Amino acid sequence: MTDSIAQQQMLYVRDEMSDAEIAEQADLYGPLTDSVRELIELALLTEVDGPEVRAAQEHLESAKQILRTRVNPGPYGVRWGASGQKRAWGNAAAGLRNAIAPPLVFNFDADGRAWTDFHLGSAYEGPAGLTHGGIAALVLDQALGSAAEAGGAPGMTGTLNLRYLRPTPLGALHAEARIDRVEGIKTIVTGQLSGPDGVCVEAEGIFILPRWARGGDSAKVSDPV
Ligand SMILES: CCCCCCCCCC(=O)SCCNC(=O)CCNC(=O)[C@H](O)C(C)(C)COP(=O)(O)OP(=O)(O)OC[C@H]1O[C@@H](n2cnc3c(N)ncnc32)[C@H](O)[C@@H]1OP(=O)(O)O
Repeated sequence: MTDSIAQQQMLYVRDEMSDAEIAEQADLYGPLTDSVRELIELALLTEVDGPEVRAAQEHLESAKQILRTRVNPGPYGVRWGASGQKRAWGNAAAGLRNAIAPPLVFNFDADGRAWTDFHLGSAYEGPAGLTHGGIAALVLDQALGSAAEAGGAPGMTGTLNLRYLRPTPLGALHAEARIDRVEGIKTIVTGQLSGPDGVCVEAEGIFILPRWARGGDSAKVSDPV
């Protein structure tokens, strides 16, 4: 095993937190993430004058000072509590503690389907007034990967094909994905991202259980993502 894979595997941690403790943490940090996400949008769109901007920035400096008094060196990794509840809270597409992530909350079923209804604000703009194509790809990668995981056939994205059918607006959107078939360690998943006028982006992905997660290796983990 290479050093980088070993280091990566150390970020899969079972920390024995109870479901109640996890809920408490979600209640504490979730609103912080939401505030920071809202702050990103306000920093982008505010039109207040210089003194107000500078005053707001001073407040932010104070907030940062408080938060930095105790900091995990990062990255966050993937953690499981005592009951097996998973927290991929650093995930850039859907992490509860990651304000860069669009506000995605997924629903799943055990047949390998995942879906989410969400709202994208101005911070996710690409072409004027429209969702950035890379953000559409991010959302679909996560939706397809989540479907593979929900169906019990998780993997890392090996291939992701996207077809941009029409511009994706900002605002209310829907993403969904389902397992098409499982071929050994490969899970083929399809999905789509839709706006009010219909499907904007279609996706097909191949999710692969990587070599390090499938061997007889003692460091084997059941879920690589
Ligand atoms: C709540 C959380 C839910 C989770 C959502 C997660 C969504 C987000 C997912 C990600 O962002 S993952 C990060 C992006 N992906 C990567 O960084 C993957 C980088 N690539 C790798 O790690 C490896 O190349 C990979 C795991 C994809 C494959 O390596 P392996 O060493 O396991 O593959 P191997 O060479 O043993 O080949 C196994 C099979 O896969 C096939 N294969 C390998 N690479 C492939 C590829 N890239 N695309 C399609 N098929 C591929 C290969 O042909 C072969 O097919 P056959 O068994 O039929 O012969």
